[in-house]
Amino acid sequence: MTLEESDIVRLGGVEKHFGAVRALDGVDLTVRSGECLSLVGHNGAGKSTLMHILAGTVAADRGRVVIGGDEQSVYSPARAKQLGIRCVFQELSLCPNLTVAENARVFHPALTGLNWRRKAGALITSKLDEIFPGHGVGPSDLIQDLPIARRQMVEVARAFTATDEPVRLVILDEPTSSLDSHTAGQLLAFMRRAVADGISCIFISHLLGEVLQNSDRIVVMRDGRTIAADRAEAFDRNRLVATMGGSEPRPTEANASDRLARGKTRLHVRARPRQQGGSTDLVAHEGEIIGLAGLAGHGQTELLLTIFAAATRQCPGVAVNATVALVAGDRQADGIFPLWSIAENIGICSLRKLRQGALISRRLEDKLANFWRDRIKIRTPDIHNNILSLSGGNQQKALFARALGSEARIVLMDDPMRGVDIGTKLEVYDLIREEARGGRTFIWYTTETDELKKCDHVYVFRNGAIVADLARDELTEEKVIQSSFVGADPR
Ligand SMILES: Nc1ncnc2c1ncn2[C@@H]1O[C@H](COP(=O)(O)OP(=O)(O)OP(=O)(O)O)[C@@H](O)[C@H]1O
Repeated sequence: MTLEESDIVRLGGVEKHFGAVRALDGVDLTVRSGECLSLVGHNGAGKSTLMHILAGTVAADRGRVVIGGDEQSVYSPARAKQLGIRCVFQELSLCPNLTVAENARVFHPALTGLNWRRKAGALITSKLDEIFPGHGVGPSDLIQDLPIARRQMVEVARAFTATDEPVRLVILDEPTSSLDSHTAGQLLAFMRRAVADGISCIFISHLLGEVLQNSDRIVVMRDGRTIAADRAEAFDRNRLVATMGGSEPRPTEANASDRLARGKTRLHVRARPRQQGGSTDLVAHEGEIIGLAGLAGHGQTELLLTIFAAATRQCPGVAVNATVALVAGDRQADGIFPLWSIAENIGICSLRKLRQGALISRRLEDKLANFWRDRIKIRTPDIHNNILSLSGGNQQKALFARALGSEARIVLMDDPMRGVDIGTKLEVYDLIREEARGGRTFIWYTTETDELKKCDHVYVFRNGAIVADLARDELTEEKVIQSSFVGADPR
């Protein structure tokens, strides 16, 4: 293998197995200095595993890791950091019981002296200001008190801070999946500026628009192999989807015959956000798909959690008339049971129907899990494997299966498609529409405008209150953006 002057990374013939799963099957990858390389592929294609090998957090079974021209025989996260490689992984790595400044200090042992806390706070704040102007994060905020979007912002900002070690290559594994479109735009603009300054970025995303607009080169992975690599201009959306192994995206917006006349079916939910002045309520009838829009952290998740709580106890201002399941937004903190199998994670909301006498029937639990594995293509050789053996997107599918597999008539979804690949998304959209036709109600917070278009009715949130109430026919991206911003406090 010859090394080009401008290559910062060369991986050659990298292989990795996890038990029977062949996660990487002889992957070659080159990253050049000062380029944004995007890595795309279906859930479980091997993208994160490859990045973990580059970051030194997972050892390859076989293959070469060459960085800055030097082959790395003994490689570790510390060595990767020394060489200027930084990572923002899907599962965030901040210590939840420490503050923002303390987390910066953990990453930068060079910040010493009596005033280390002030120096660490200034370092991270200035990077947050540079990437996410108006971010609203303070250096003394505890990580566990921050919503997921702000934790993601801190993680990204920390990866770009430098003290005694250089920043040469930043791996961003689905960094925008928890961010609203405004904040995601700030990050992508910053990434382009960093690249122009000579830093290399590896960008992983299932949002193909972001990939096409912000990359210099795109590498497509499928089943543990790289199957295409080209300049970004050589790809369009259809070629990307086809190369990833999917079909052409189909428009899945409901047609006119799917639409319900509002108010003609039974009322399932009436809820007023706590900060709501005036008399606007969120109203959801049986069989409706209701979208919640607006910038992240403006009250959508709180309202979903209040509706969830109101199904089992009195909550002022909220009436819920059917059983409820929730697809949690923060998979790591609130979604998965990390010590349980995939089957147990899927079955936990369906215990009543899985019971045989006093015990849970393993046979019925397996049947439910296998049904959903096939229905939404959860990639695993065995549903008895631990949930953490799944790739991020496949864990998200398991959470979705948990809610849809339950008997709940109302499904609350807190941005449930984070990290789910395009092919599966299209199938899940159809599934939601089909379930709604069968009388299930969906209340769906999403950061993707395309997903709002799948809803029958959309409420836009700002500062904890509903500020716009849009029927499907009235919905445009401009209206959502305008309502999200007009008069919004800088946050
Ligand atoms: N720790 C692990 N134990 C067992 N299997 C694993 C482990 N980590 C990854 N795998 C498996 O390796 C394969 C590749 O997973 P990986 O996370 O790299 O995919 P990905 O392309 O990043 O997917 P996604 O888009 O969903 O994040 C998957 O089949 C996954 O189940």
